[in-house]
Amino acid sequence: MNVLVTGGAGYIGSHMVLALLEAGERVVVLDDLSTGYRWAVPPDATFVSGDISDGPFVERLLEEHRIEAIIHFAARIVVPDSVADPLHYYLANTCKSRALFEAAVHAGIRKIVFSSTAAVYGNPISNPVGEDQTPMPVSPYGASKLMSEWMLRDAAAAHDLNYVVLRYFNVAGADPAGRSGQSTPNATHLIKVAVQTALGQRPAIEVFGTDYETRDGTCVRDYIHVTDLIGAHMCALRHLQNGGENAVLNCGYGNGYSVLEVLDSVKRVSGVDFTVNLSPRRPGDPAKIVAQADRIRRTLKWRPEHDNLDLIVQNALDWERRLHNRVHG
Ligand SMILES: NC(=O)c1ccc[n+]([C@@H]2O[C@H](COP(=O)([O-])OP(=O)(O)OC[C@H]3O[C@@H](n4cnc5c(N)ncnc54)[C@H](O)[C@@H]3O)[C@@H](O)[C@H]2O)c1
Ligand SMILES: O=c1ccn([C@@H]2O[C@H](COP(=O)(O)OP(=O)(O)O[C@H]3O[C@H](CO)[C@H](O)[C@H](O)[C@H]3O)[C@@H](O)[C@H]2O)c(=O)[nH]1
Repeated sequence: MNVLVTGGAGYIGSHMVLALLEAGERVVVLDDLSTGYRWAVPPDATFVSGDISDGPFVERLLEEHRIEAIIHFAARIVVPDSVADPLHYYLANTCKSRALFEAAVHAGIRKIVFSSTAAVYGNPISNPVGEDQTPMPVSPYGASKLMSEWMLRDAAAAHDLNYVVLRYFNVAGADPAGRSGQSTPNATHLIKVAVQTALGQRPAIEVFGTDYETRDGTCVRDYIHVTDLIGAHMCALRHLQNGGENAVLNCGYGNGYSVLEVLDSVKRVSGVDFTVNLSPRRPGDPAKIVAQADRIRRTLKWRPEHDNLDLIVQNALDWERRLHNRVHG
């Protein structure tokens, strides 16, 4: 198949490109390199620099490369930034996805896999949270993604288009073979920041909020290894290829870890007792969010293989060391 990966130079997208190439698919990456890296795209993929919202340009690209499916990762992803600058997030995620979907419809694309997020649920009424729980995002980031889900649903109802929406929980870790990982130097994700701290690249880590109604007062999340997440995308693509129905599916393991439990894991795996500062809450953070994770197993026959927090941390740590050597020699 000819597959367009938007955001394929980013953290998750670059892992997707590796998996698609391994499976023998032809891959075109469209990325504006706003947070991604050209070097993260392997030479066997075609790289095109550009913005997903440039309609005529994207339509031409889809036609020239005879694209049959789009996996759409390109987005802005930092929850607190979306609280500080919501209109930017609605432009980057909602308006630009609308333009991409329109180009896809014009070019006759019939399969789209869309990166959504657990942030659409906000503070879930109950945990683990199932796909049928009414989404009530508490951050503009979550809202911007939910609106994109709705556009896709409505466009699919009106046109010859099928989709799988994957709602990722907290994606972490790196390719176990060391080919890619989270590379943004000022990333805000907990495991990334914690391994940077363990390696002495940051003086300390802050725990945002210790007064939540959780077992130790810190926020609880469902951390999923990026390799398993990519496995879910491969299953989603096959599902669409085989004429499977439209689906909205959680991507998580169904296990929750608190911030302090994650930091314990990073200390244990790295062997470094780094400094942890207890700080006030960060805006936009739900207290606890854990996936009800059975629907994706049933629908896509997805079988995760890396459901282990210490393994996720180990792979993140290994990648951070490689990245440091790449940059500093
Ligand atoms: N990382 C997580 O924990 C997480 C959780 C849930 C959902 N997601 C979703 O996964 C997707 C990928 O996230 P990531 O962590 O790999 O982020 P990332 O920032 O590493 O990757 C995003 C990529 O998209 C590109 N991009 C952004 N806007 C673009 C545009 N207008 N045109 C072309 N390219 C553009 C960036 O340059 C970058 O390469 C996003 O849609 C995000 O919302 C991520
Ligand atoms: O230095 C840090 C970084 C994070 N945290 C805490 O760790 C938890 C996880 O935070 P992350 O920033 O790693 O992840 P989020 O849960 O905020 O959001 C992530 O997962 C979401 C899905 O749940 C979204 O999709 C989003 O893109 C992605 O960043 C939160 O309680 C946060 O406050 C800290 O205490 N200190």
